[in-house]
Amino acid sequence: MIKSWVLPCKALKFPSSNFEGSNKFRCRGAKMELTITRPDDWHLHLRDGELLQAVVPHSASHFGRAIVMPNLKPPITTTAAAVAYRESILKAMPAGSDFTPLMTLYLTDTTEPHEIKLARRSGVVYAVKLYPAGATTNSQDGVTDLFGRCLPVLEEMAEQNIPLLVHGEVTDPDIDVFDREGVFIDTVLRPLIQRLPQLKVVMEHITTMDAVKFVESCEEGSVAATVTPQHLLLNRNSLFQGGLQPHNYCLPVLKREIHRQAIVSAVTSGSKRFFIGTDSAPHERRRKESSCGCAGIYSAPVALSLYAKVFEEAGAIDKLEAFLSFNGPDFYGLPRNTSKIKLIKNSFNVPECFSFPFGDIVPMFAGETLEWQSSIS
Ligand SMILES: NC(=O)N[C@@H](CC(=O)O)C(=O)O
Ligand SMILES: [Zn+2]
Ligand SMILES: [Zn+2]
Repeated sequence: MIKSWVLPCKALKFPSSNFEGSNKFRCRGAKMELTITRPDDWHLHLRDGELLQAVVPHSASHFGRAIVMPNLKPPITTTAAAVAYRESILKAMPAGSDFTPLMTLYLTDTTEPHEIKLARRSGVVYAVKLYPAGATTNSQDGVTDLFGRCLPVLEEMAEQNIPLLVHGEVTDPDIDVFDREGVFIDTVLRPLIQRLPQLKVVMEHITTMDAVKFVESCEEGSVAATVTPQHLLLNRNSLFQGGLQPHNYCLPVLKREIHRQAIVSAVTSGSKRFFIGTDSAPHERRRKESSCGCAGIYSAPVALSLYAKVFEEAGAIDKLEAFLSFNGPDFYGLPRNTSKIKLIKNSFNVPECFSFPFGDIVPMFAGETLEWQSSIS
């Protein structure tokens, strides 16, 4: 039974459309509740070994599927390695989980077009990831010269309809770290799309208004972008709030507030070109809280709460489901999930850390209070 809105719900900012009668939005006593199609995560780091065992349950309990990034040590550069990695993910999953890992290959200067054929035939590889060499965590085996070395592979990907997922930053040390995404768009992405308009491209974890404008200027269904919770909720001040904050450090690094606002506007506009990709990137606490702390934010346990917060605060909660659950599979040409989850507006405290025998992992917004809890319905 849908009850009429009662006082605590009025405190929420609702979009202008009227949800009376909608089966997605309910008010249960004092609690607001959304029932939405189960989301997927289109950008996830699951790692391997004991870290994999530790983090898989968090993603598997919220998401139907996830694009699993291949930046392991050594990286997943072949279909055979992707198949083996998939097996170890499936083994690490909690009993009864139906979470589906969608595998990716790590593009190198020497990847052969034949590998793309194998990937397509495998039925378990869904994309190829471009890491410019040196751009981010475990990218040292990445591409040094995309146009010089990788065109035959990219042509084969276009032919086989396998998307290229891009960490979109140049690595030239002369380019300011805050400008690396913009320069990448101008010097790599735009020329690439002109050269290979049939290639599907996902610009991963966009951080700037330049990236928003670029994606919006491309053909819908051909170029899209994933968006992380941190680039929707934090700006670069968060790196230095009261001291250096290693748990807010990721790549591409957080940008100015105007960029954050542009990304929020883009995703809450209802555009199909933008979809969830948490970039949940666990690292052991001691590797983050170090004199040379590594990049990556562990968001998987709280990501859905954080996206809900963004959409709610923008008065666009009606656009949340498409962003979380429709735009991604539609872009990849995969069916949308049929099962549902509930998001219940219920305060909870984010744990300070998750402790394992090998060490701690500190989640995004550790120790803070969040409002939306998710449960599989
Ligand atoms: N985002 C990050 O800061 N780190 C990611 C790599 C990446 O996605 O660039 C990681 O693997 O740790
Ligand atoms: Zn990246
Ligand atoms: Zn990533």
